[in-house]
Amino acid sequence: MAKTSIPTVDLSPFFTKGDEEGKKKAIKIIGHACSEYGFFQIVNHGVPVDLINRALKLSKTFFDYPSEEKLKSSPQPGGPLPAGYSRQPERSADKNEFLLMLPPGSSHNVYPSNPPGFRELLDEIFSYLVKTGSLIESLLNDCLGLPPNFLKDYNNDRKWDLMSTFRYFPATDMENTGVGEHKDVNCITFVFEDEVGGLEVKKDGEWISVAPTQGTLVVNVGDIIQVLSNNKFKSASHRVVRQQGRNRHSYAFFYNLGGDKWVEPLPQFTKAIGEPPRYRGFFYKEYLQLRLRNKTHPPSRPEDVISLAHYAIPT
Ligand SMILES: O=C(O)CCC(=O)C(=O)O
Ligand SMILES: [Fe+2]
Repeated sequence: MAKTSIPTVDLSPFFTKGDEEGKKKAIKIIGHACSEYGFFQIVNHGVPVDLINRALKLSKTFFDYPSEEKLKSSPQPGGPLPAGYSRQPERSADKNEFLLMLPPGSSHNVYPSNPPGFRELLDEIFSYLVKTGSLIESLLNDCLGLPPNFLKDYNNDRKWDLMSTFRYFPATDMENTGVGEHKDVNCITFVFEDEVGGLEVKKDGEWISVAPTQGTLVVNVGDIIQVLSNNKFKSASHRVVRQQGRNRHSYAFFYNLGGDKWVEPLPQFTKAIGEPPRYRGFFYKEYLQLRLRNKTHPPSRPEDVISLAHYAIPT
C-alpha cells in the first residue's frame, strides 16, 4: 500500500494575521523537510482546492480528445520551449503527453480552445501558483537564515516560470516508468496529481510513494536552491511510476530563475562558516540548455546525462 511519508505543512498561518506560533512551526517543518527530504506537502496554500480539482478534470477532458483535436494546439516554431501540446516521442524514456505553458500573456503560449474555460483556468491557476511559489521562496529564505527578501530580490524575473499538465499512459507488461529518476533544475516545484498517483521520492536510497491527496500540493526543492545553499537543502531525486490499465494525470509548476542569473554557493554557506563551495558557478541558462539537451538528444551512455554533478567540485 502506498504511504505518504513526506512531511506536511499547513500554511494557513501565513494567510491570517497573528499566529506567530503557527508560522514558526511551519518554518521549522519546512527547514527540516528541505534538509532531510528535499520534499514536503502543503495544505491551505492559497490555491483554491476547487480550482485544482477543476484543473485535473479539464485536463482529462482535453487529453481524451482525438489526436487531431489536441494537435491543433501544437507549439509554434521558434519559441524558447515547446509551449502547447506535445506527445513524447516513442524513443523517449518519459511516457506521457503534455500541455506546456509559459506565464499568462506570453506570446509563445498556444492554448487549446476546448474544453471551454480551460484556457482561463490555466491562466488563473498559474497566477495562484506563482503567488504560492513566492511565499515558499520567502519561507526558504527564512529557513536558510538569509537576509530578508534576499531570494526575492535575486529571483526577480518571473518570465521563466513554467507549468505543464501531463497525461501518462498505462504501464505495459514490460515496463512502468512514467518519468525516470531525476532532480528538478529550477528553484521550487509544485505537483498535484489525480487519484491514480505514481510520484515517488528517493530518501536515503529508498523510494517513498507520495499518496495523492486532493487539494494538496507536493513541493520539492530544485537544483538552484541546492547550489545556493551549498547542499544544506537538497534537490531530491524523484520519478513517476505508471500503473497498468489507467492513465495518470498531473500538473507540475516550476518556479524558476531568470536565465541570465549567476548561480553559485552563497558566502553564508561557504566562507562565513569555513566550508568549501561544493559547486563552481554558472549562468543558469547554460545549465538549462545542457539539461534540455539531455531530452532532445538523449546520450547513449547514462554517464553522459548532464546533472548538477557537472558543476560539482570534487572534495
Ligand atoms: O508528473 C509529475 O508528477 C511530476 C513530473 C516531474 O517530475 C517533472 O516534470 O519534473
Ligand atoms: Fe521533476
